[in-house]
Amino acid sequence: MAKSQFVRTKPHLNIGTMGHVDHGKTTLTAAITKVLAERDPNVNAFVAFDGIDRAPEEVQRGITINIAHVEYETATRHYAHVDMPGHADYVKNMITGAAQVDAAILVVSAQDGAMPQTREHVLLAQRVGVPYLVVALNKADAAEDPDLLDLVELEVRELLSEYGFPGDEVPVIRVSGLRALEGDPRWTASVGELLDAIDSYVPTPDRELGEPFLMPIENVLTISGRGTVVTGAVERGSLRLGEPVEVVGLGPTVVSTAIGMETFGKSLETAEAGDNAAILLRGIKRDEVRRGQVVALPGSVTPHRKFRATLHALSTAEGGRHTPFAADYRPQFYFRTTDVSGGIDLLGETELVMPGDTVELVVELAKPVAMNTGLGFAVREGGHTVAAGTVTELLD
Ligand SMILES: Nc1nc2c(ncn2[C@@H]2O[C@H](COP(=O)(O)OP(=O)(O)OP(=O)(O)O)[C@@H](O)[C@H]2O)c(=O)[nH]1
Ligand SMILES: [Mg+2]
Repeated sequence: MAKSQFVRTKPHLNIGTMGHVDHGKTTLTAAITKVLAERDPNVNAFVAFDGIDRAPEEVQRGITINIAHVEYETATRHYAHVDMPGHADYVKNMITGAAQVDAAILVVSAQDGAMPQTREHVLLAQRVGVPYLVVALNKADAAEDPDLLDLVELEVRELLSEYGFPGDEVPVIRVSGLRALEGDPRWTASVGELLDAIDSYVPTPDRELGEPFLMPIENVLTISGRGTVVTGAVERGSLRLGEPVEVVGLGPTVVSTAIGMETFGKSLETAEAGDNAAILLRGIKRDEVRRGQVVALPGSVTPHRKFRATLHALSTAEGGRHTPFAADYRPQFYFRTTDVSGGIDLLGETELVMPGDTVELVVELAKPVAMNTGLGFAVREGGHTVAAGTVTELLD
């Protein structure tokens, strides 16, 4: 990998755009890259609307990773920004951790106000633990009436408070992604203001660098002549080039060594929590590893089929089921980058779990998944998230 070295000069944050369909997420993402490319053309490149990839699963050239991400720098930070394409993908990405973000830009059209998916995304952000939200009140160019803008802002702040975010404190910035993209100075400044708000409101995350290394595998690629590369976002710890790793989950644990690492096309000496990394594994065949496994410090995590969990069944209003479920329930369980079917054992006197209930139960999966206690998961059926849980005890 004769590439330039990635130089860690600024703290790295992962952020993403979320919000109701057509409220302007992709336009705003493009506008951000434009505004920053104008601020500092030496470090930032403009990525046009069409260049913001809509198919994260698409196999990429070389080992350049995570094509769904756009990379940019402000004066103080390096950001990887993921623009969620459609609603279905958004939900899937949120749950699978492909969008494990340090903060999200909630895009709300000033014309339409908060819509059903705005609410659902805020709820999901709360459930998967997105720590900070910043609101882009977009299409402000098209909302003539200032009273209407105030009203929409109030409504969004209330929505945020409803889901445990500090609605009174969250920056709400009136922007126009479209006009900024067209070069209108007033709206270019508005996108600048949004970026400044993100820089100052979202603290630099306290990475779990002291924890044992773990990276969920999102993609597996073959580099001819070199070997097998796995890509993903490092969840915790750090890994130096040449260190041993285990690939855990879904099948037998495989032992290997990281003999090459990259981030955004530059080579890495040390991959650390928060990085989007590609790791070349020594002596591993393409079919020995797969999405849904994790790359981890040897001995730090084990695969389990059976565990005890606390589970919150979403209420109907939260987008959950309309009916209760019983012990014969067999949904899909989503962990990091994989989903596995499984069954449940209800504990104690519980016979039915109603939408809105929080219960203790035992889950038995069809395949073993790499897990530690505290790991979060989602339960989905028919394309809908119906519950969210946390592993509390490892059984088998
Ligand atoms: N007037 C105005 N229109 C905008 C603005 N931003 C986006 N639009 C328009 O809104 C429509 C949707 O914009 P997108 O950026 O594709 O929205 P999105 O949220 O990415 O949509 P999905 O990915 O499909 O959910 C397009 O026709 C844009 O041109 C804005 O600031 N002002
Ligand atoms: Mg879009």
